Amino acid sequence: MSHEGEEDLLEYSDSEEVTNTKPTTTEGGEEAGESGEADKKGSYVGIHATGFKDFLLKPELLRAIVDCGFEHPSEVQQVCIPQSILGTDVLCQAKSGLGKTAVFVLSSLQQIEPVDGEVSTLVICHTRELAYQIRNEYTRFSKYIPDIRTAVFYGGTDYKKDEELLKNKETCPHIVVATPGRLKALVRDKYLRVNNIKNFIIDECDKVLEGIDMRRDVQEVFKQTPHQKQVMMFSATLSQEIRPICKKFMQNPLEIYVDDEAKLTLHGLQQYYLKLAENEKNRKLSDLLDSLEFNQVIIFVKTTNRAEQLNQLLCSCNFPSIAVHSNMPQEERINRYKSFKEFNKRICVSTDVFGRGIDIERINVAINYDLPNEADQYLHRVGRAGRFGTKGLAISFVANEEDEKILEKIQERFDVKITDFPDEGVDPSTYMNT
Ligand SMILES: Nc1ncnc2c1ncn2[C@@H]1O[C@H](COP(=O)(O)OP(=O)(O)OP(=O)(O)O)[C@@H](O)[C@H]1O
Repeated sequence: MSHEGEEDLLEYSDSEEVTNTKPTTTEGGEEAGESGEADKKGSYVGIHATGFKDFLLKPELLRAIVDCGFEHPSEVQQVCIPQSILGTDVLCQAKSGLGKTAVFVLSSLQQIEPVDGEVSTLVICHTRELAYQIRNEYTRFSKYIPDIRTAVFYGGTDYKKDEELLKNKETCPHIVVATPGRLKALVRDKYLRVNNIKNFIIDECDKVLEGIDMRRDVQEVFKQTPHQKQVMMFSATLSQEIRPICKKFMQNPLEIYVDDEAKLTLHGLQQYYLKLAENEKNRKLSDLLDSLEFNQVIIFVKTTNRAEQLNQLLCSCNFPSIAVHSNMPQEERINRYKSFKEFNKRICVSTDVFGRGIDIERINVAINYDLPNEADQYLHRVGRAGRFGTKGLAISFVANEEDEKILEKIQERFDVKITDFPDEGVDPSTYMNT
């Protein structure tokens, strides 16, 4: 990770408040799985068995939660929501797919006092599809609070439209979800004023802050926000190196590590590898797609070209496949994302554009056609299957020495045993959700 440019980072060491540095590390999300509860989506029971109503949320939010089919808060929600609605800065790590989004969406909606013409909540994330998805979550949960307006801004779309929306007091959103580049431009050009921001949120914060480009864009915006505000950051992976960088944006954050680093693999997810030569990958993939039962499959490759080519190959073999990657017009990207989410296609070939955060309920198989080159990225990718305590299957192709090394790293870092995919295949009842 690059540390270049760190001198520019803001320091809040002058804070007067009592320092709250003791991280809260709890475990127990898995225990819910062991009791069998995690197999059913929406019936996740954490250790404290708190209900959403115990959080004393606005009745409008409670109604929306019921409409969304959420029965019990997951562990990360139980630990974080009561703290975050009080305005505390929060740095939170919790497993993929266990509901981190609802933590910041609900707590910002709980706190918001909308003023027309003022943006008070800002959410930043690293990909356009994720921004789009988060905006939809705000729409779902603010259904009964009609006077709240939310907008999403990201590159590859008409800048003028964003400008118009922001300029007009009647349409100016109270909540903005954005990717760093477009956000920076809108702030720089003074269309988006951040001087009233009360909640500053970064999802997938390690990804957003690890590269110097995105970090600079975020910093530039951050510097223009008021000193007094709530900062919240979330990810399934928060390495020891990234934590201090995140904390430089915060004042006395409550650090919540719901799962110990080594226990971040998902309970309901079976993980296998398949050793093969590069030129055997297509054949093997086609065999797997023929023999496996699945609802939806996500296949990860390392480049946009490979995504395009593999998708064409799959389509030519009559597999119901679609590709999503960064090398296509933005509108097309979102349309394809929607089409896959709406179950019009069963197979999606993608790059790391879909490697984090993307929540598609029916994905129960994730295939690494190409292994990622970082252990953390593996965890995020396979976390696209087996969401919210459901079952899933992950298969990774291992084609060279480099891949073997990565596989070893993954197993060490996450204390997981990834085994050879059995010749006889895997019993579908062990990874299909009923
Ligand atoms: N309490 C709940 N009850 C039922 N479903 C829930 C609950 N909380 C979240 N979900 C659902 O679980 C899925 C995963 O949630 P979400 O995308 O927020 O996970 P995440 O922790 O952000 O994962 P990732 O780290 O992969 O981004 C979503 O479909 C969401 O609607």
